[in-house]
Amino acid sequence: MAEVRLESVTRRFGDAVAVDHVDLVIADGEFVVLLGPTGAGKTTTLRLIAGLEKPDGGRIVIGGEDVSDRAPSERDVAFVFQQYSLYPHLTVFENLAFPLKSPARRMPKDEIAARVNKVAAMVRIDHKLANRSTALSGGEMQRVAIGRALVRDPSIFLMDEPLSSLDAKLRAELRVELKRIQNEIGATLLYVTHDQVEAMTMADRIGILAEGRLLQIGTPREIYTDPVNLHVAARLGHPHINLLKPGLLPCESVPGGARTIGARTEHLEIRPSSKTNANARVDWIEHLGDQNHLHISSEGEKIITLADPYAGINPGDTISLSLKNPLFFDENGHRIT
Ligand SMILES: Nc1ncnc2c1ncn2[C@@H]1O[C@H](COP(=O)(O)OP(=O)(O)OP(=O)(O)O)[C@@H](O)[C@H]1O
Repeated sequence: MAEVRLESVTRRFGDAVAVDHVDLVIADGEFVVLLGPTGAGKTTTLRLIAGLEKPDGGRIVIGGEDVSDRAPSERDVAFVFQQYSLYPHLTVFENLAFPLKSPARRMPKDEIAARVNKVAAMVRIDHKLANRSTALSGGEMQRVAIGRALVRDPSIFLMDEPLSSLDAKLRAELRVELKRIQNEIGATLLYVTHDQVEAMTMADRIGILAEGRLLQIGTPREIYTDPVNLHVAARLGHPHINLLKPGLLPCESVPGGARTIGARTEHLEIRPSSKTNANARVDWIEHLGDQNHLHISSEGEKIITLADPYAGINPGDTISLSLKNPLFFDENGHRIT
């Protein structure tokens, strides 16, 4: 495995800038997740590292070597796509062995078998090695696709939404397994998703991309608690962060220049209140089992927050709502700290 470094990498398609002067260092053994909406430039970033796209500017350095002008086959990266892309006429064993069989490698048969068996056990598909790949469930196919990347020992694994075509339960299961495997082998991994739960649970660091630019990179905790701007603040958190105008709710101190207040559940204090003293009302409650989403209105503004199902709050209740250490943003959406 190796460190991978992007230095001011830019890629344009006509007038559109898909990746805009991105600087990014993925340390050896680090799991970095790129999170962003559709069209943010996530896939293009992976393709640039893999050599499937050429940068219009900047450098890509893998393991200390500038690979910007090298062909994909000379870059030593392994790519896992959203779709399984297995060879349907081959068995699971043969699919897993495929990357090791190139004439350039000349790997002895018993070494290939040993590697395939090891990886098959790691991705928990060893009981199906003789099956045709078409005779597998979606989750099993994706295990094989991940395994096929793991049999090699590349500098970096690039994964483009590898779990997004699976149902929620399988996705949750494979998420945990992928993190376990990455830990186990100390893999350098760059993973693209627009699923914030995947980003929060798997990443050592999350990079937030928007319109080709890397807005912020940091640990999941840093990105969540200390976002640099409104865009980053809105990418993480469920329910979505509430964006309120100053003055709507009582707050101890609001810095000058604050135009928007960002309030997550932990920034809102709710107290039952008589109609005359209340500043908000509970419109309805979504029951999620272990938690409730309270839908609140205050002077026509909608606010959504989490609440304990046993808090004794009911639709129609009037409440007193105040802010405690929320996030403040200026007129350009930049965070004021
Ligand atoms: N081959 C191409 N030709 C022209 N434009 C392209 C090409 N590839 C990507 N783009 C454009 O570059 C921008 C970034 O695309 P990219 O696929 O990297 O985004 P993404 O963040 O991966 O989105 P998604 O989540 O939808 O996959 C988009 O505006 C896209 O339309």
